[in-house]
Amino acid sequence: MIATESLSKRFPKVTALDRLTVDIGPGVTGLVGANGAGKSTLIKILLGLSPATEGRAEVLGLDVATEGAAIRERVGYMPEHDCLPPDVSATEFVVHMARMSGLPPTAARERTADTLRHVGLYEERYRPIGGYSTGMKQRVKLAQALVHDPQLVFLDEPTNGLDPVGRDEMLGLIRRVHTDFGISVLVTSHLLGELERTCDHVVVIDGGKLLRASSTTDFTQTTTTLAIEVTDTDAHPDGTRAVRDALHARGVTVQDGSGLPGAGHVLLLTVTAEETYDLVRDVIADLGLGLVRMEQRRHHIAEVFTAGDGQDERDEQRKEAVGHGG
Ligand SMILES: Nc1ncnc2c1ncn2[C@@H]1O[C@H](COP(=O)(O)OP(=O)(O)OP(=O)(O)O)[C@@H](O)[C@H]1O
Repeated sequence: MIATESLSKRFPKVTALDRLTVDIGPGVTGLVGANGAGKSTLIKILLGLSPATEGRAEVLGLDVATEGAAIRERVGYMPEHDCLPPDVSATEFVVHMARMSGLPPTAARERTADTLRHVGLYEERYRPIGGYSTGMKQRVKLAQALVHDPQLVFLDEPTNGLDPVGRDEMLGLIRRVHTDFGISVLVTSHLLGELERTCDHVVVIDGGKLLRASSTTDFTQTTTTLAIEVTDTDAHPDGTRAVRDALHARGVTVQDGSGLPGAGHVLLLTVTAEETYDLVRDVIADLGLGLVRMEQRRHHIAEVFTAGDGQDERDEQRKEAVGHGG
């Protein structure tokens, strides 16, 4: 879908993209980075709207330097900032954008009605956009990116300004853009956590450089850490402590995992061999406790970033993004 080769964009005072080489295939791909990482700059280059300083890029096999118009016929674009005219209705605006993309009048009206229904705008679509909530405006922006039935869409920070419910709804819509219509998606976010559920692949950039590109499952692969949770009994009113002590006595180091989000009485231990599972089972059975769960922890994408050295000026922003992403 997208291929870049040593792509750079230098402004007088800042290098927005720094020799970025990345291949992006079909599906839903998240482009993640803190504010200023270069996400919007990359999208503008890929649309053929802004020339790269050096390097090259192709979208759907078309060269961004010479075939921008052909790319924009086949690609939808949802910009980051509020750019909607307040005094027209969603229907009028999306029909206009469909006509601009070359659809004849009847097809433009039909596609607009279908697309607005798909993004969840019904009766409101006849009211002026100026009176819409942020969530409704984001839906209009998404609709105009989809109306000409593109093969690929670029969605720049589509969850910006939305509350948690609105964000979840938007992420669900984005997922369906691919599953229902087969349109591939490149979606940017500075929130790592939200992309984990939505994207098949994640590309991470920082300071215009590629940090990592891989499938979401590679990011969230299982760790060697085992999480255990047990019931309490009359004989052992603190079952968690009883298990920890019993495992300690057998030479297994156990950590308290209760600091983890969503982990009440959870113990964490490192699996060193297959026998570790049997040992845990036997210890719990001997104590007469019930085993609530024994599972291998998975990495969260956010953890890829929490091992930073704290030196980089972007670290604070990144940590903030990680925190918000949950
Ligand atoms: N037209 C421009 N002139 C000068 N500098 C620019 C221009 N456009 C972007 N930049 C700079 O390039 C860097 C990357 O900006 P870009 O907008 O691509 O980041 P981003 O990852 O999309 O972040 P955000 O989500 O905040 O938009 C920033 O330091 C920005 O200030």
